[in-house]
Amino acid sequence: MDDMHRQLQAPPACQSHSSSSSIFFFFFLAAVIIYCVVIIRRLIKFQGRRRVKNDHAAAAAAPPPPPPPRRGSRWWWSVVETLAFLSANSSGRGFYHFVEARHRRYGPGPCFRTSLLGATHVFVSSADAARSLLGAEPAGFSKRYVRTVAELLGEHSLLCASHATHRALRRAVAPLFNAQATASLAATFDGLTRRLMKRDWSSSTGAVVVLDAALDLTFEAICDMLIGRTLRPDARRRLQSDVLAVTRAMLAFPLRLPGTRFHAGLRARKRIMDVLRQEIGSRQRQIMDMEEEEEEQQHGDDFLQSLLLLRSRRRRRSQQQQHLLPSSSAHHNDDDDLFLTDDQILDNILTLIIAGQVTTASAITWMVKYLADNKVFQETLRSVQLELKQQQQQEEADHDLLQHLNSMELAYMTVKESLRMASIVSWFPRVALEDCQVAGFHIHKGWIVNIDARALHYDATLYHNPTMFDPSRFKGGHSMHTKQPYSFLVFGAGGRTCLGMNLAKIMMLIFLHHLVTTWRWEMADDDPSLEKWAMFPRLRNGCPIHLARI
Ligand code: HEM
Repeated sequence: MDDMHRQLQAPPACQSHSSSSSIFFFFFLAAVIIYCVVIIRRLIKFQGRRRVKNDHAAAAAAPPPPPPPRRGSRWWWSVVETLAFLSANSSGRGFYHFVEARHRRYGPGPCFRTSLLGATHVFVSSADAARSLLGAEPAGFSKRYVRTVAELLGEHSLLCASHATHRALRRAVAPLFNAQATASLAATFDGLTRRLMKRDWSSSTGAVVVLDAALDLTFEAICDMLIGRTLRPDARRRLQSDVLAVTRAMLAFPLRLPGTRFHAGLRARKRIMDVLRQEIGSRQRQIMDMEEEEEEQQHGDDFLQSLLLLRSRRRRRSQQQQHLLPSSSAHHNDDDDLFLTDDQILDNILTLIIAGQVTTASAITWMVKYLADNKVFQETLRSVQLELKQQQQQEEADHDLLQHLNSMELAYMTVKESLRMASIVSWFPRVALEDCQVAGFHIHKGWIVNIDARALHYDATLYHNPTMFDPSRFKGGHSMHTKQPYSFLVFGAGGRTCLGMNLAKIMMLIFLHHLVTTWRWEMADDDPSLEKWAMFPRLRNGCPIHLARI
């Protein structure tokens, strides 16, 4: 014990020597560590620079997508290509005919380059490229819509927003597509479809036009979900015709002259905004008159009410927090993102009507056409659905619509196959923010890269006999697309995946069930021409059918 005590209490001279050497050692060690950190950081930087250099070198070494550079750099080439693009539209074969022709000309590669209205466009049809461009938060690319679309939908629209603002908008809107909203939309759409098929179509003489009926149904159901039934019927009808005018103007030339389609679209947008602004104003006054307890108990019956209630509650809470803890005002809460301003709400209500109505109505129309062209399959589907209908009637007591829809396997396969063949959104445009490589080709900053979903859906290496309407390819979910990700892109993929995809499939399923179990039909006019200037491919004649009751 004494020894230990002696050891700990060393003589003073020796102690000062050892403390100065340990200080020296400490500084030496610190210097070595700092030196190592600096060297490692330099090495990492150097590696990074070399990798970027290599990437750029690789990108620069990679060839640009066909056509040959000589033609691709001539000024007149853009004029020729733009005219060919427009003439495909006027010929009734649709814009995609232009794309398809070039895939054939420059194939078999997955990529070709063209120039439209002065901008370089690359069309790429490879699942790997789709993964790198559409996957979550793709670096180096941003979503790009034509200017007219962005102007008509508004700068806050989810469809057109840049990556930075998109995330917050999506966080605020996505929770509205919950189970309750889905069940409620299904019930509304079911009621409307029954009325159409059992009452309206029964009393009609001659052919009925499927597209017109589908546009009415989808508009009614989606409007109910978004803004409820507070608008008077005449105001609702005006809203529907204004939405149609906006949709028609989306691909028009951006001429603001009275009498042009674009001008009419802009005026229609303004009227829609006025109606919705009034609706927001009156609802906001009602919410302000509510007691806090009453407001807390409310759950919005439609999207607009939910967004306004959410905003009011958050504001109330943040006021209370500020009152209790004044310094917290400087603190940014993540939930702040969930506030949508009036302008953001307005642009996105319009976006949701347009994104949901025309797409779903077009998909329903194509499905009816494919079934009219495939009578044998139509009969098979009919017998399966009639059996399910009988079962449903027997179980009427505990009838659950969504559960019933879940049991319709063959109908669901029909919906998926119709969506594949119709490829309503044929390509997804993204703009390159820097030089890079896509599918082994060099892409310059500013070029627009379009993921060609339609080409993927008709790729014979992904889908056996792709031009044939064959719902059985989706049996048990074991189709090619489940083996090869990013090859079934009917609703897009990644962070921008369609928010309404379940709603769209439910509406298609309900329409299909009631149609096949109530009517047999055949095309009244087989003209395959597509509507000109339509945002999504659809038949010019709207798919007129002759009906025969079962
Ligand atoms: C058959 C019908 C439909 C089809 C084929 C379809 C297709 C698509 C596609 C392909 C995208 C992604 C576009 C891109 O990445 O550039 C998209 C986005 C979107 N869709 Fe749909 N859609 C349909 C129905 C609906 C419905 C019913 C709604 C809502 C009522 C809806 C709301 C949206 C929204 C809000 C976006 C933007 C999502 C975002 O950027 O975060 N869609 N849709």
